[in-house]
Parts: sequence; structure tokens; C-alpha cells
Amino acid sequence: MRTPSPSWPSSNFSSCASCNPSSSGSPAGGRCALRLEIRSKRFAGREVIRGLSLAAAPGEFLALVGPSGCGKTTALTIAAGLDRDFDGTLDFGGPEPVLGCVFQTPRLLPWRTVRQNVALVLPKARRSDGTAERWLAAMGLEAVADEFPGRLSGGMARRVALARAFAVEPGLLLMDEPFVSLDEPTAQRMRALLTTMLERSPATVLFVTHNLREAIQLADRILVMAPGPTRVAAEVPLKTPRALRDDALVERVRAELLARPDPAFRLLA
Ligand SMILES: Nc1ncnc2c1ncn2[C@@H]1O[C@H](COP(=O)(O)OP(=O)(O)OP(=O)(O)O)[C@@H](O)[C@H]1O
Repeated sequence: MRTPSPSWPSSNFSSCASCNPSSSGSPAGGRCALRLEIRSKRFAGREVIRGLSLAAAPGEFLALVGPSGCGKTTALTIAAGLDRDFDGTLDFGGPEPVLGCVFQTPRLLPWRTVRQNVALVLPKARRSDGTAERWLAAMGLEAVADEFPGRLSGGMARRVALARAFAVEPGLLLMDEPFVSLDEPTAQRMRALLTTMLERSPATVLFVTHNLREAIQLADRILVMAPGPTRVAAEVPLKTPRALRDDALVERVRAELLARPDPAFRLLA
């Protein structure tokens, strides 16, 4: 988390508990509402988002889907409070929540052990109270707690990143393509693990993906983004309980969505 990139300015990292050990936020486990209104977002004068509006109820799992470059990461970055340079409003319906963040790459500190990577996001008083170990155990990572990240497989490193995000007991979990570039069986195991973790530690979730199947499998509601400049073009509520969404149902819903006349859906194919 200490490696800044152009779209994740280091100066604003204190907003994300998973990125910053000293962040406190609201009481742990306090699921929050999320209301984000981006009237306009520009990079160097170029407007990339216009009139994007989204709202999540406490505990709701929202998936943002859309074609590459349409502004999903930008919207998530704004929701995380990491980019305040936009015209609009961000509101949690109460105090700022504890944030958990999971990115496209695990972003572990290579010079710290797995255990330390998780413990470091916790308030000082909780760094040696067994919390890190409990979350590592929940992810099946006890055996590598004292290893350095360089010794882990890609899937294990992602599990550490998930453990780190859940260890803070986030009220709001922000995930940016967290399972991209994993082989499909590993990605499926990670999605199942995410579902289990959310049952254990419920949070409001904003999940960015370009993978429509993944969104159908996980989300309570899918927001389909349309480019140029980006806005939410359509919303798809998913009523079937997550546990009952097998491959056949996911494929059926996907086919139905891709057949819709709205061009925003065709861009997802
Ligand atoms: N720091 C930046 N400076 C200038 N332009 C940027 C910056 N960050 C993003 N952009 C531009 O804003 C647009 C939206 O980018 P963003 O990364 O949010 O899209 P995305 O939908 O998440 O893409 P992908 O699915 O490929 O990750 C793109 O045109 C991108 O080039």
C-alpha cells in the first residue's frame, strides 16, 4: 500500500484502513450506506465521468461493470476518498466508515511477513492480539504466516490481501478487479471465500469488474456503466440468493443481459 500510482495518490492514503495502519474510522463492523454523485470528473481537462450516481444500502453488494477505460477505477477511487478532485458528493449516511480495500494486485509489503502485512493495518493495540492470525486462519494461510510475500503463489497473495481487508472489519469494502488474472478455478475459490467472509463479517461492498459472470455470481445489484463520458446506464437487481446461483443460472442471466437492446449491455460481451 505504500506504492503510490498516478491514480492512487500517496498523499490521500490515510483514507483507507487497509492501506494505512493508523486509520481508525467508525466502529468496526458498522455497515454503512454509500451515496456517490459524480457530476463531473476530469483528468487534465478531459471529462471522463459525467452524471454518475450510485447508492448502496447498508450491507448491499454493488458490482460496477463496464468496458475497459470507462472509469470504474476512477469511481472506486473517489468512493474510497482517495481522490477528492471531482465535482459531486460522497456520503455514507453517517460517520466515515472503516474501509477495506482490495486492488487488482495484492500490494503486499515485500519486506514484511504475511502476518505483519495483515497486522499492520490494525490499530496498534490489536496488532498482537491474535486478530491477524484469526483472519489468516480463516483464509487457510496459517502455514505461511511467517513467510515473506515473495514466497507465495498468486492465489495465496490474493488471500493475504483479502485477510488484510477483512481484518479491519470494514463497514465498506472496495474491491477493484480483485481476482483478475487468476486462473478460473482459483478465481472461483476466491469468490467463494469472499462470500464466506462476508457472511462472517458483513460489509457494504462496491466491487469493480469487467467480468459480467463474476458480477452476476456475487452482486445484489449490477450497475452497468456506459462510456463517453461515463454514467450509470442501467441497473440490474439480482434476486436469486447467492448460494443458488449456479453456472446455469449465471449463463442464463448473462445471455439475457447481453441480448438487451441497450448498447451499454452489448459493450459487456
Ligand atoms: N491519473 C490519471 N490521469 C489521466 N487520465 C486518467 C488517470 N486515471 C485514469 N485516467 C483516464 O480515465 C479514464 C478512466 O480510467 P479508469 O482506470 O477509471 O477506467 P476503468 O474502467 O477502471 O478501466 P479498466 O477496466 O481498464 O481498469 C481512462 O480514459 C483513463 O485513461
